[in-house]
Amino acid sequence: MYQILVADAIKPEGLGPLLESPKVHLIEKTVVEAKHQLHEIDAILVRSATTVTEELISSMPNLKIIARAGVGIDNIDVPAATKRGIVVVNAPDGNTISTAEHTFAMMAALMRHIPQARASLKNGEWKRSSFIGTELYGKNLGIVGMGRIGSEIAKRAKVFGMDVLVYDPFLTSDRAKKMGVTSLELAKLLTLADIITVHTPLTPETRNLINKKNLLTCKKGVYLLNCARGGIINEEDLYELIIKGHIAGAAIDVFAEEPPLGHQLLELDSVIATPHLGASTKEAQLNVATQVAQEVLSFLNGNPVTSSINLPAISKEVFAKVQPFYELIKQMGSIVSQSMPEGIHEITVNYAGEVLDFDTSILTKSLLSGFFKSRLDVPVNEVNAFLIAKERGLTIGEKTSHDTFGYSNFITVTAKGDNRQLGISGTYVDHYGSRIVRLNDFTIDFHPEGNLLYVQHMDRPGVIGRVGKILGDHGENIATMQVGRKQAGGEAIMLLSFDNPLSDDILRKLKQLDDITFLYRITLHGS
Ligand SMILES: NC(=O)C1=CN([C@@H]2O[C@H](COP(=O)(O)OP(=O)(O)OC[C@H]3O[C@@H](n4cnc5c(N)ncnc54)[C@H](O)[C@@H]3O)[C@@H](O)[C@H]2O)C=CC1
Ligand SMILES: O=C(O)CCC(=O)C(=O)O
Repeated sequence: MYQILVADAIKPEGLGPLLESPKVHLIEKTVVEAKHQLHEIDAILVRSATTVTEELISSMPNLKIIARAGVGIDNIDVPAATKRGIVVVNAPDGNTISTAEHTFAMMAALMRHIPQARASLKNGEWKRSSFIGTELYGKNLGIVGMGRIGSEIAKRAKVFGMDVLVYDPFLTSDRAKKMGVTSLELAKLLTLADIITVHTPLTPETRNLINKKNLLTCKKGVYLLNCARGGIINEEDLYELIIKGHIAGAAIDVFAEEPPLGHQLLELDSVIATPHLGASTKEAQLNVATQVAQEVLSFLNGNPVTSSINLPAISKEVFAKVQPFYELIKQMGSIVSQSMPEGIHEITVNYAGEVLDFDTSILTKSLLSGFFKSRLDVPVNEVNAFLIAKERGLTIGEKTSHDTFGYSNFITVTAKGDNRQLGISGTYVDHYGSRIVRLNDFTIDFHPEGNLLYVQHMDRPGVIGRVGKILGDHGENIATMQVGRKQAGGEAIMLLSFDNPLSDDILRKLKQLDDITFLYRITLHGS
């Protein structure tokens, strides 16, 4: 039973997929309330109230997936999660419309002083001339960050007759053209805009992106909006320039520190604010809760996730097609690791045939997870595979070729160790399964599963019999056996499989036999 901690207020109606699963137990508590259960948590679901720090992650040794019911992942230590092999998912588009509409509502309210007028009216006043507004029509709206939310705002602004100027270093000119917006450098946008709204993530690059220095280049009387993340616009600089009359007003939904108790911006009449409400609609909350619930369940059921921050996105359909190769190469990684019990500094994978229809980096990561499994205590998966390889000084190479040796697909892994080199080739055959077809240049054919013994020896009369005798004397029943050689009297191999792993004692006795070059016990768990 998977233990899932729902640490923030996530719409219960959206958690249906999890509530209906017999494999899942939901714990609806804050991290503090659940402090004695953290060691058993498999998945954690958060909004923005919980900060998932490295310390919190390390207090959950079973944690497999962190789900953010929203877009921004600045409250999650993604590098710490990645290092531990923990998948991080979010709900990237569930609250786009809500946040775009909220931003637009804030812009209209800001320009027409709606909150201030409402407060005055409530005080029994009727001061119509104090609340003269400014039309949106014909104004230059500067959008910084033209992703999902920025794009939805642009659409709405155009309908209102605004001219839309955008700054986004990752926006292509084609897309800008299609959207009917003018793409500019930030410096230029700031000098031309009447209203500026930011919609980037909060990153080291975007923190203080809008600051005193560049705000002073804006038109006098400019309006600012931040419904993305506190800190993208420097709050102190904003305050100072409003006080000085350079900025006419601001609409703020998000603060560098939340809640912003006693914040100086909240004292200003020309600042309107909401308590991080961008995504707070019934629709958005249902969307994001459903999206993350489905993602978490899919992941725990061994299926791919579609909106991971630290995993390549892969659809269910593609995953179903790639899965046989994924399992094959994981077993190949495990064989390499177990049959070369020494320092390995380089692994190269050569992909050939129909396997090239897929993103082979996913397969290389699967290879590494199989390789590291018998070497490391930490779980190694597609999330942290390359990171761990780099940390351990293991160089990974990927090659492709057309040579499939008569198979429809062919994968060869070559590992270079401190003392020797190993080559292994495998293929997936429809209706037949995974096959290892070459090992150290010996042609062979076996299904990579179970308890195996790999013996490399000289091709001399009696070797096979002597090996069989020791096994028989110890009551070991050989389930399958394969032999191969390159030339008569030269090097040869035996690959045997057993119902149970062989004991250390048997291995020791086998190693002492004449003509045995080396042998390794390989245990491959079924996938
Ligand atoms: N107030 C609220 O409740 C909500 C706030 N948000 C915030 O809004 C942000 C944007 O959300 P989406 O549009 O869904 O994300 P998105 O990923 O679709 O768009 C972000 C855009 O910012 C651009 N960008 C990145 N670095 C930039 C830089 N240095 N300068 C200019 N542009 C840059 C990217 O190219 C991308 O187009 C989220 O990261 C989140 O922090 C999101 C949802 C709700
Ligand atoms: O959970 C929330 O309401 C915050 C939404 C948000 O800021 C986001 O999705 O990035």
